[in-house]
Amino acid sequence: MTLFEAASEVVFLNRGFVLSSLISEVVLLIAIVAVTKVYLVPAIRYYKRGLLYTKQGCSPPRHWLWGHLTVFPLSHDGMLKRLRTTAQYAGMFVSWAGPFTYWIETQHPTTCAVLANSSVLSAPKAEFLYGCLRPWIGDGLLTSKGSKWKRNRRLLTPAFHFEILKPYLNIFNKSSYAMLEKWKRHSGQSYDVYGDVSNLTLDTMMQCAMSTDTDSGGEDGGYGYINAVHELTLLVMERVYNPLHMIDWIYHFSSNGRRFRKLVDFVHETSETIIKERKKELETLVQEDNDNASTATNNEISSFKKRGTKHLDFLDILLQTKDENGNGLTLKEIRDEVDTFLFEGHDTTASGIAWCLYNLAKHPEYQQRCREEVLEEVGEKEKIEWEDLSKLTYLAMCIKESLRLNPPVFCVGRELNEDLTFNDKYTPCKKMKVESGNTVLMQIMSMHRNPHVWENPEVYDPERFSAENMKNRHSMSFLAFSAGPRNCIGRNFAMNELRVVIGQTLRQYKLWCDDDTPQPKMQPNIILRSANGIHIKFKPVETEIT
Ligand code: HEM
Repeated sequence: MTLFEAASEVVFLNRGFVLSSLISEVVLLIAIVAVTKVYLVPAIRYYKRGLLYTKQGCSPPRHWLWGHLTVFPLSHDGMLKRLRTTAQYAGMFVSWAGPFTYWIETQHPTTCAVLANSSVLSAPKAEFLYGCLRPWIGDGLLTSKGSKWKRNRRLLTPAFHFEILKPYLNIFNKSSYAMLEKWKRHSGQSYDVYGDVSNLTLDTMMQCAMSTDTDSGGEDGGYGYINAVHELTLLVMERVYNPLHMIDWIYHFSSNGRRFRKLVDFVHETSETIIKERKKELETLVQEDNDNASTATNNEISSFKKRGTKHLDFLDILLQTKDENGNGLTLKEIRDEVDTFLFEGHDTTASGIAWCLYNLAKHPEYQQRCREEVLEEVGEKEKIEWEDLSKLTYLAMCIKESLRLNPPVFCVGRELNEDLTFNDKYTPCKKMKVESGNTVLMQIMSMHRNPHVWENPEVYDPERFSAENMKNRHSMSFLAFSAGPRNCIGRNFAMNELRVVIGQTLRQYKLWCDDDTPQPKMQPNIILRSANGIHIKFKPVETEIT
């Protein structure tokens, strides 16, 4: 190689080096700009707003950097610690979770009413909480917003008409009998009822919603589905408590994220299989009807009759419903609603029943009064029937009091789509203007245990719900089923199921708790559960408790 050739090779290599380092610098610059824009700028904006909101005197003392993280750690305990804020911050307070995230938390009927009376309750739900549910329950009624939510709420409301709900009582009665039969084996022992009650409510939900029982709930049966749902709720709450996992791609690669996806796939497969089978069955029946000219007018309804289903179920309605333009729901939309109902309809009710049985076991005097009422109104009949429900008034009071102390849905959240002003005579700041875009939580359990709203709030006292005592109470002081346009669509379904299952249990068993019975430790885990199960003791009614 000549000197000239060697020199030109060096220049060429250098040029290549300069070019590649230029490219890597540009890439680095783009990455820095992207990270700054996507994460840093919003984080700084958020930090400044958090600093401002917590300065207004509406929040417990906080650290300038990690806010209230030491006061309310991001954990189940941190959630429970909020209950203690009601003594000083009876109306509302701002909670600042570390430098970047803060929420406004309302916990009094007057502050919650500001949310309920605005259009906010129909506003988008707090994304940091409900967004974590979305990969699982999709854009169903619980998580959707705007016109989609409005359309689907209208389409689904007929599914909760009392004529539709009536036949479901047979299912509640039958499932209660099956569960109570099993309990004979555990008579006199301290027994964790949560699992059985959860199986019961999923089983009834599958039958009422899809005329399917848990045996067809996937490869390993309904129990696999229940465990999957249970684990999914734990994973969602763990995600909410971990700010790093709020960033999608970090969560995606974490072990929790991978497990979450696996469970979601299993749950989706289960519901899709059921929907597809039903769709096929329905199409075959409609085809048969079409072949029969005399029934061609009302094919679908006559198909239900032919199928022999004793009740029109939720899936029947979803598969057939059409909006004013004649458009039905897509397979994905149906799956989202089915997953929403299977989650929201079984886990909440299981929590409500299990906590109520526990509260009645702790209070034999109220329990006995309920039992006498059931025996008197239902008599010797095997089933608790539709006509009996309205007569079980004391039982209903006991259920509501339990939902007050242990509300299955303990908190709901919204992203404000308008500025709101909260007047709060209890807290030092007195008045707080919250701008659109902020997240406001309605802390249902804190409100239900707020000493400024309920006298001796920690005491279980069903008389609070007597007609007389209810008269003078603020309409927003009991929010177990929320309020306003986005209240619980399944409220009547749930109250019916609670009355039948608890009524049947009291007819057959005396419940109690003693020193050997572990005290449940409340665990706010999307749904209010207990970290150590819900244990009670029971014996057939005719035997004496020693
Ligand atoms: C004791 C049992 C139950 C309790 C305490 C309960 C409580 C609630 C609460 C507080 C909300 C409002 C959630 C929010 O605003 O984010 C809600 C919404 C909802 N509930 Fe329930 N629920 C129960 C049972 C049921 C049942 C049995 C079903 C279905 C059969 C159901 C279906 C729904 C749906 C679909 C929504 C969303 C409604 C909408 O946004 O339009 N719930 N429930």
